[in-house]
Amino acid sequence: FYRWANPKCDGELPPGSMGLPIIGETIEFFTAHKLYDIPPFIRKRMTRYGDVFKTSLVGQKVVVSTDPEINYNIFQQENKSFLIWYTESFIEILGQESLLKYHGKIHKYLKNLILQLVSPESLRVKLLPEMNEATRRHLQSWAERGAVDVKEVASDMIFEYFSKKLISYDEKKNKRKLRENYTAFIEGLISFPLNIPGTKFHACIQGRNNAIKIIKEIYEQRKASNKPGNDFLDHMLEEVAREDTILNEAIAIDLIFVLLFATYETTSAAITLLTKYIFDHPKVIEELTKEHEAIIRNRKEDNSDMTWEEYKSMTFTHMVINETVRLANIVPGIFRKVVKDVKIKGYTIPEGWVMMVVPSVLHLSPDKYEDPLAFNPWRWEGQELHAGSKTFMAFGGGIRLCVGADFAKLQMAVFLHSFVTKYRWSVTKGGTAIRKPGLVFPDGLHIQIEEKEAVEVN
Ligand code: HEM
Repeated sequence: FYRWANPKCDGELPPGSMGLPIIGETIEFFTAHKLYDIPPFIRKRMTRYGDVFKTSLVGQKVVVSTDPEINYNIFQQENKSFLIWYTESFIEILGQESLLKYHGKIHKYLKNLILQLVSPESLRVKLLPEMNEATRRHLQSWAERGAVDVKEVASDMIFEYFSKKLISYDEKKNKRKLRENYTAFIEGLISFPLNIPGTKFHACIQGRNNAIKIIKEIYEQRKASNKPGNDFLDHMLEEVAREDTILNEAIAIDLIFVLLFATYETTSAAITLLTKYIFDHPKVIEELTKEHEAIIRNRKEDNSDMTWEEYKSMTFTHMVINETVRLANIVPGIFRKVVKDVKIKGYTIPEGWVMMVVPSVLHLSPDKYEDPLAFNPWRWEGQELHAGSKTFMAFGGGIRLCVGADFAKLQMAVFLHSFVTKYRWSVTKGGTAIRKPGLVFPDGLHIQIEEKEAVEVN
């Protein structure tokens, strides 16, 4: 017990407690808490020990940093003093060949592959028209139903659209249901890693295995048929077939699996919170409507879709998006492994330890954001809206910066464009968000929605 509580270190470790042997402080870390606050686990230790403290989570020795300078340096030192790291259980469920496991050359290569799908140029030329169409169609169907749970229908919309882009998957035509396996997978993704039947973690692993089976089947069928699907999978197959490639079948399948998850779960959570925040702030809806109606008025053709230039011009919309992801803190923690002893604030963090960056601490800091818990898009006025910084890291930082950030922001803007100009809607129920520490909406976010024209005609 003494050795557990006092780990070896060639210098002085930060203050903090290692908790119980093996379990460490894991149970307290996984305790559910409210969305709009710094996690109590972190707050309590910040008060007791300061900006940097040690702990132990899921069997791993961890140092938590809540200091913007240190966090920034951790991201800048990627592949030097630090390497991306996630728990064994997280890697087990995301895939042994997932992008998160790779560093250096292979990481760069995989990131470039993804960028062929979601780079600003691809978004502008290929994805925007399709995103416009899918979003319009889905919003229309929400209005036809009259009442919907935004978390559920936004997830459906993005899943349907992006699984088609990736592997031409169509939930309606396919007998094996990819979506339900993803749902089981996501529910247990950030849960206590106990792999026995009945636990969320166990269901999560099964969800992953089933989803991988379906993706693999589609991969094999396409490979055998030689018929292009005009999707990302075509591109994967071409790459795997090349002689000088790093890509193999297992990496390609894990990449598709992770991309689908990373896209639909994060972006649908962002759209759900965005809806809630603007509903709670009618002045924001008013300002958004003004911005989007002005765009429509300036068009030569009445029914044309949102263009890339219009998207770039929506200053207030971008302020709303930044404010949403600042408060949402969709990714609760970012982990890096220490690859050689590092000195931080006079402390030594030994090789093999893990550093955890907690973005919510920065995003909810009154030193940087006045009245930090308030949803106030105007606070972004005159500020850089399109990049991360030491105090804004909703999409991470450094070379591991989220490769899908532009996709998520574009999807949120496309959604807002129709949502505020074409529909009347109001929240009727739900909207509570909890962290476990992954973000969940136990009662969803229910809205009543109808088309504006329909109201006028009636
Ligand atoms: C609001 C939506 C999103 C948020 C808040 C978000 C957040 C993040 C964060 C914080 C990271 C950094 C993780 C780390 O450094 O360990 C990250 C990485 C990543 N994100 Fe996102 N993300 C979002 C949407 C997306 C979308 C739409 C995609 C799909 C195209 C995506 C794909 C990825 C990938 C592949 C990585 C790993 C990048 C790497 O390791 O180089 N994300 N995301």
